[in-house]
Amino acid sequence: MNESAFHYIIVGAGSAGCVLANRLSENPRHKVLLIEAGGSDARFWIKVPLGYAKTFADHAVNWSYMTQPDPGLNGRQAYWPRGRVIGGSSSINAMAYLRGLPHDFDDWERAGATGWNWEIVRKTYEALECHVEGAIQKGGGPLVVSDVGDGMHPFVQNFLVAAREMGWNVARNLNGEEAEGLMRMRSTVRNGRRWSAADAFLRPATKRSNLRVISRALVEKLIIQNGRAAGVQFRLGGVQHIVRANKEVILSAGAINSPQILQLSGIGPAALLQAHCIPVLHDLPEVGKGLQDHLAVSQYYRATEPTLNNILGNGLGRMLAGVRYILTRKGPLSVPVNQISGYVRSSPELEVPDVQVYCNPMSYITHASGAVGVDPAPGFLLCVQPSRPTSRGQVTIASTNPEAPPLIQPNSLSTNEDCETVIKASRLLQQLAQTSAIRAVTKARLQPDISTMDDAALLENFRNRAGTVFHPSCTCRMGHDARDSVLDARLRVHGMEGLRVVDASAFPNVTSGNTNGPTIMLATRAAELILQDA
Ligand SMILES: Cc1cc2nc3c(=O)[nH]c(=O)nc-3n(C[C@H](O)[C@H](O)[C@H](O)COP(=O)(O)OP(=O)(O)OC[C@H]3O[C@@H](n4cnc5c(N)ncnc54)[C@H](O)[C@@H]3O)c2cc1C
Repeated sequence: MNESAFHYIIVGAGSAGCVLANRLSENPRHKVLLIEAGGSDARFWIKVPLGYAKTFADHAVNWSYMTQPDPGLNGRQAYWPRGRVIGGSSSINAMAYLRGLPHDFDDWERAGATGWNWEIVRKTYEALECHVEGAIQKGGGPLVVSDVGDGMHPFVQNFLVAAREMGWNVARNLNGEEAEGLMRMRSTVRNGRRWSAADAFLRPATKRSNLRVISRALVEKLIIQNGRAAGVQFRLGGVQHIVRANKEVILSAGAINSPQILQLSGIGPAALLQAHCIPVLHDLPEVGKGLQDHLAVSQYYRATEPTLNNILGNGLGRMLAGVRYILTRKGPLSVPVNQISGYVRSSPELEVPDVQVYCNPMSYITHASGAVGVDPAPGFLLCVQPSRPTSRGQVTIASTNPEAPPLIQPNSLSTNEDCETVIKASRLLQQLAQTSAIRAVTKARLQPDISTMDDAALLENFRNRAGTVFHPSCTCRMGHDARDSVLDARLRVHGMEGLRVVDASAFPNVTSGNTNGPTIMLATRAAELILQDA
């Protein structure tokens, strides 16, 4: 394959890369190459919505990163799963679908991403989505977002009653007119199966003769000639290959690997590159900086009523659920675990929601290795996640070996504002657990019981126990210029020709909710910009 030429080379077949592969190959004159490090997504546990618990720590489809010790989490290292498979993280994620809130995107524009305000991106979302509510279908886009409420465990009704007691809106769909409250979570599920970016965008395009997909190929670095991305170097089956791009190379390798590939290619902070004896082709200080993520803390409760634990916490129940799923594509395995969620305000004087709440009708333990164990006794969890953290970490190469995981320093809770939001969010959790609806179904509060904790203890509980919600972003963010960012508002790398980054690393700030939808939206708009510039 040495020296073959394409118009566009896309690195990474994840949420963003699948969209680009589809949109850029619509024109049969464009020769498009998509290169993915992982293999096929034709796996049972990828297709089954609740199979998320199995792929969570499956190294066959997962980069399974560990962060550096994080001072804000009392020195803990965290397990960060990322999809290494066709579909990327959209093939292993929890399928919760939220667009984000209007101010998230207005803030993108304020940060320098001109043309990404809510009014503009809302139209992209509307064209992208197809909402399925039972027999009703709204919208004709390829991204199926289903109301899976009918398949949820009846226990979730308690969460909605508790929400009303808290004075929170119970919304039908937070991806429409309503922007606040809890709802039965909408999910990227279609007919009881995961609907990944590969399903929505890549699969329909693979029959095109002008699109080539190469999987199990690790991109090692970009080929840069005279300030232009001329191609990429990748390794497939132990053999190194070089492919050339006449128009553009687009990095869609995700928020951890896109900055890693730039740095390995000599584009990044000069001091870092020099420390690894990499020739500095372009000193771009912000590559890898600006990392944002969502952190959440879960509190667990034993229940007085049956929950999903009664089914999935024992071998017989799991077997019956499996048989039911195989025969009907229904039942507990067909619905993602985050069943009730939404946006709320930690104090009434705030203009916008600042906390995402999750209520799951099941309790489980996630071990440090990422393995998930379901409790045998009925239980549930209540969880809060500050929506718009201000702390920023970084991703830096650890060595010149492209196989070596980069160093991830989340730098969590490094601002006073974030610590204050954690305390206010934890107070909400205390109040939610005290509602009569939740007390009525609580047999016991599992340790640590936060019900009587003061502010300091709540913050300490968060530092000791909070975990990632798997939304790393912003490591190659859009902005004004090379002093504050990596990309311009058309996602072009500052100071380079023929090179863009299109994935969650391009977010100027993390959005308030789950990040798969915003990434797919971003890639859809990016494809328009790339084609305009062609
Ligand atoms: C466990 C988990 C649960 C999540 N739950 C949700 C949820 O419920 N709802 C939600 O909205 N979001 C969720 N997310 C987040 C969401 O899935 C991501 O934000 C989104 O998929 C990011 O898309 P991306 O295109 O930036 O990166 P990815 O989808 O991660 O794609 C990057 C791709 O690039 C490939 N790649 C990387 N390096 C190289 C290389 N050197 N050479 C070749 N290929 C390479 C990777 O293998 C991968 O396929 C979750 C994520 C995880 C991991």
